Amino acid sequence: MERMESMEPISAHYTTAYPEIQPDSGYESRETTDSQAKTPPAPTYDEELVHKFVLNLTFLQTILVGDSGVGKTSLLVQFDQGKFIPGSFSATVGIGFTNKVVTVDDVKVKLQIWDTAGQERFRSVTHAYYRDAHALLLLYDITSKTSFDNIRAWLTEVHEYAQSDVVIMLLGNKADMSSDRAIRRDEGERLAREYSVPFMETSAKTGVNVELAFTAVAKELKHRAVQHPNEPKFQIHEYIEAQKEKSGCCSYF
Ligand SMILES: Nc1nc2c(ncn2[C@@H]2O[C@H](COP(=O)(O)OP(=O)(O)OP(=O)(O)O)[C@@H](O)[C@H]2O)c(=O)[nH]1
Repeated sequence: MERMESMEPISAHYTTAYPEIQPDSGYESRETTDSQAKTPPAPTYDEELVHKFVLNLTFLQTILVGDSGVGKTSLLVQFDQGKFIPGSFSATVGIGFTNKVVTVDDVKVKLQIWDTAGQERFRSVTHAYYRDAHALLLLYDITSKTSFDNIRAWLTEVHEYAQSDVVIMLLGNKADMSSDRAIRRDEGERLAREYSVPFMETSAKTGVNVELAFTAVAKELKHRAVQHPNEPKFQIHEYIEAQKEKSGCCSYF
């Protein structure tokens, strides 16, 4: 599959996004003597602005993985369109993607979110996409012990095929189905702690924590790309905990 076929033309962003970056903008205008004219002053260079500019051109690859039926497609549809389509389950065939722009601290972060097929027979297709992933959302279904038990195998695959610095987040989906719950929240938390990855329970049906999951990833990726030297390092775990508390998200799970 040709991966970038639906991307917007890059030139559109180049001309409009950061007009303050002009080819000559690094040179001050001033009178020069003959000798000065031969050695023009070094261009001033705003590193942070350039990073923002580069970020604006780049799609950051985020990939959704987990067993078939855990709700990867539903989570993406909820994030992208704010809706849940109930009814019969139609498994993803191969792979698909959605582009989504998330604004983080006034910077536009462009996520290209890949929705993979959870079925075993598509596994080799999925592996090919791990390498370019900047972030990876790993889902299980809180009503399925098998999908939870398989998380370790998924993480082994991730460590084998993805870049070592990929941002990983563990999500326990279908949190609205509390009466069918097979995995307690603290079990999810414990597994996440074991692998040092952030964790939250989500519901693609009610939308709970869906936006937060993607925003937290976008924030982490943005901070990695545009980290001001004097700025404290972004702590994704702390951010998620603070946001969960703010929204009172978990009281009705
Ligand atoms: N109640 C509830 N049902 C959900 C939720 N998320 C997904 N579902 C349902 O679970 C089934 C599977 O959802 P999908 O989103 O297709 O699962 P998937 O992980 O993309 O599956 P594959 O494409 O086979 O990998 C569908 O019937 C969804 O409606 C959720 O948060 N709550």
